[in-house]
Amino acid sequence: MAAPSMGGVSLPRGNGQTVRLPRGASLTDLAEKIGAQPAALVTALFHLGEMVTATQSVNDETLQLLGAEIDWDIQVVSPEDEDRELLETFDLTFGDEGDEEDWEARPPVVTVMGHVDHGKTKLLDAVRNSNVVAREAGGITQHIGAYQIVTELEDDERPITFIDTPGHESFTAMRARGAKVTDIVVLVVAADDGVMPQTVEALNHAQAAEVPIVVAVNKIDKEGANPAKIRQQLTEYGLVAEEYGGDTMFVDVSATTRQGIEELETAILLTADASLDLRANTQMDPQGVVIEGKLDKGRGPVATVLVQRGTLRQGDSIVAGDAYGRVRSLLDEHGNKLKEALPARPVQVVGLTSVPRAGDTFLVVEEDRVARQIADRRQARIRNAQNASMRKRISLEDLDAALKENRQLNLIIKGDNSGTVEALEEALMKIEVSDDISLRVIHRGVGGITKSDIDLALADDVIVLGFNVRAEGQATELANREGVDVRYYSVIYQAIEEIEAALKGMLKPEYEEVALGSAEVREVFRVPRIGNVAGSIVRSGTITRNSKARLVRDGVVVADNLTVESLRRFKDDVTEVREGYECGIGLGSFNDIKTEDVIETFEMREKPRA
Ligand SMILES: Nc1nc2c(ncn2[C@@H]2O[C@H](COP(=O)(O)OP(=O)(O)OP(=O)(O)O)[C@@H](O)[C@H]2O)c(=O)[nH]1
Repeated sequence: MAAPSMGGVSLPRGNGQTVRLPRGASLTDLAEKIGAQPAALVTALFHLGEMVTATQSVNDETLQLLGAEIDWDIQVVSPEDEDRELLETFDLTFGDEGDEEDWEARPPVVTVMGHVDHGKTKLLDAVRNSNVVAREAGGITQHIGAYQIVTELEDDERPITFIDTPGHESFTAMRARGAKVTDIVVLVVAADDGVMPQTVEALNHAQAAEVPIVVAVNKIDKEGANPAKIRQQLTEYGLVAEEYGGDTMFVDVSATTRQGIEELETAILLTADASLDLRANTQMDPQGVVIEGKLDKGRGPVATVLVQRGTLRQGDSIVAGDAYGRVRSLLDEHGNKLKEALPARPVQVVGLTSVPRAGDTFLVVEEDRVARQIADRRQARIRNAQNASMRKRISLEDLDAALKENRQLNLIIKGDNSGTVEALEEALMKIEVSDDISLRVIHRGVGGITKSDIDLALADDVIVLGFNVRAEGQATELANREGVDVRYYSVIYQAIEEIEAALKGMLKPEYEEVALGSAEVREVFRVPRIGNVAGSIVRSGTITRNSKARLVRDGVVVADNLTVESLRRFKDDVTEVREGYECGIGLGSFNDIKTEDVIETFEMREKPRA
């Protein structure tokens, strides 16, 4: 079929062909794939009522709308989809839970988070050393990123797995990569210090990931410890202690004297039993997540993985992220060799060809060859992604794509003191631009913008506002690399103005139709190479070349979205014809014109906003 035109610009029609685009692609990306001019696509979309620039990332719905218009079947593929498809070509799936019959209870996986110096490391040590397995193993426990203990509670001897890269960095880094590892977060708060910025940050991370929290009120051995104050402070953040009628367990502990450690373990198990169904399939091919990876001088690449499904064994062919290999040995946190590892068991895997990253998934496949092929394809994709332009994260300038999807603008506010942060948040929350767009502050805190803030921003697509504070070196680096929008302010109203303007700018402009003229078709002429031309008389207003038009037959709209592509009086091309005069109107490739049809022309005018 010949290239039809839309709004005066030619576009190659796809005749239903499929074109695949990565999520967040721009019209330029699409244009490249279908051999069109980016500008033509911008125009086409404009005629459909959407205003985007050629390089702006476009949401799925809009791409599909445009696809339908130009007869291309546009399939939007996310990186996760791409990976899923890659695995499918080998008949593999990640995250499949298999047959419920094969599910068995598994230990909870716990991450400890809290403000610096509140005792995370010491508490993890206290937990590790207060159980028999560790003591019997004798040797020094090694840090491998995670370990498992067996509680020695009176009526409950059960394993618990702790991720011991303390802090939310690993937690959010994994979450940003889509890995869900942690079942329960233990939030450590020093009783002599109280709720601090990183306490709040940590609980925001946990709440955003919808992971239940157990609060460990630490250092109760210290003078000036005030556990009641911690409970009271945390109610402000939605963590209400059970004894106050809430549903969060608070346990008073001392990592130094080990007081309360058993109670903490009990609280973890109770929380697991009460709110989580911790079962996993032990029978299927093993899968899980990489907790830590490093290059060991003697042993080569070593990865600590957490088995999530199946039973990992020595000799398994494994692919972890873009690393692959055969499991040469499995080691626990005491350096003991294991024959196998069940779900929720962290183990060191030796035998990979390269070092995978924390948060990478791993899976066991039938043959080494398959593992290598998957790893190779992933490597190629990572290279391509790096070569492509910087990852498209949202920024104030092109937020609308993201907004159209979730209609919510997420913010992180960091400031130099709690008063200004609160004031800024309060003022921002008062901004109202439209009912269907909301602002949400997902994290606020005092202090510079940290790497962890950027991690959180990455996980949720967020704009980070710094009020009288700056980003730390590492944070800046990460923000630049990942394209996170970080904005600095020192005057509150400036921040408000900018966010408000951005939100307004992102609103779809509202248009209203303004009638320009109408013409009655008297005769239809067939013109070679042009198609049907309507010999008409203008009945009202003016018919203008290039204006939008619709065709009405017997009072029914037969075609909308047309354009007056040619306009003639006798033999001359003209730009407009007024009421009472005759003219020839060409509607581009639209040929279904009959005598007595009425051609109405109109334009869309942007409605001024209140
Ligand atoms: N008295 C007392 N001191 C404690 C307790 N827990 C931790 N400490 C001390 O508090 C300090 C900080 O403890 P860490 O375990 O290093 O704290 P952290 O939260 O891991 O700190 P970072 O890893 O730096 O974030 C150390 O000097 C500990 O000895 C406790 O229960 N009682």
